[in-house]
Amino acid sequence: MVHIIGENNSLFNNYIAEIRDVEIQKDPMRFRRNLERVGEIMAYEISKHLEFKDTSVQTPLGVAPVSVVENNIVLATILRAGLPLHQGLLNSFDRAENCFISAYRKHNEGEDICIEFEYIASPSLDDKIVILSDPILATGSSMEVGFKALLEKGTPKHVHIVSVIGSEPGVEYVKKHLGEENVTLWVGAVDKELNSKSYIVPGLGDAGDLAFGSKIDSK
Ligand SMILES: O=P(O)(O)OC[C@H]1O[C@H](OP(=O)(O)OP(=O)(O)O)[C@H](O)[C@@H]1O
Ligand SMILES: O=c1cc[nH]c(=O)[nH]1
Ligand SMILES: [Mg+2]
Repeated sequence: MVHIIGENNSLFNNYIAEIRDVEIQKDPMRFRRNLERVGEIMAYEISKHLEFKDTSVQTPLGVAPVSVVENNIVLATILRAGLPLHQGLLNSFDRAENCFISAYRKHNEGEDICIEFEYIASPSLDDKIVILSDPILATGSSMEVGFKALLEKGTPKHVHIVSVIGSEPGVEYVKKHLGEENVTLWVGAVDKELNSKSYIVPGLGDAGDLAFGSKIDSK
């Protein structure tokens, strides 16, 4: 199942527009905060698909019936561009456990890219709802590496994959390689193509560099 949140007009699309805008991107704090805001909205949308339990709370004046999320949530993200999106999800799912995955695209000779996986720090995922986030779904290879690393840490009840900008090939890749059962993809917008360096066009550029500055060695 794939949800493209930007297909329905809402304030969400203002944040996506700012995230893509080459002028507004010059303010890295705003870029990070916009990724957080997208994470907060994605959390709200995902929450509508969780399990709820009826309970009650004592107010100063009486007892109110309430319905609250029942599931145990684990927020997982792929370093480093995933951090602001993860923070937005965590702002909403504020009691969630957390998992961090180091996986990055290493550019070899020519246009060849491989994914370097180094590290995962995770709680047990058995029977939990996992929300795996990365702002960019370009080829889908980083997401696949992250997903497979997660499955070494238990058997989640369901995995929600969250991305801000996806590509059509990336979405198809996830559908084909990560399975349709027990996996739901949430994406802000989906662009048609990748360029020869596997960047999404028009996309947003390099999310990690825009959030945290350019890096050496991995390209
Ligand atoms: O779908 P893919 O083709 O795998 O590309 C997407 C990946 O590329 C970017 O990370 P990058 O490797 O640049 O690392 P960074 O987060 O440290 O910038 C992005 O944050 C994703 O993790
Ligand atoms: O378009 C892309 C592809 C990979 N990583 C990015 O940050 N952007
Ligand atoms: Mg990355």
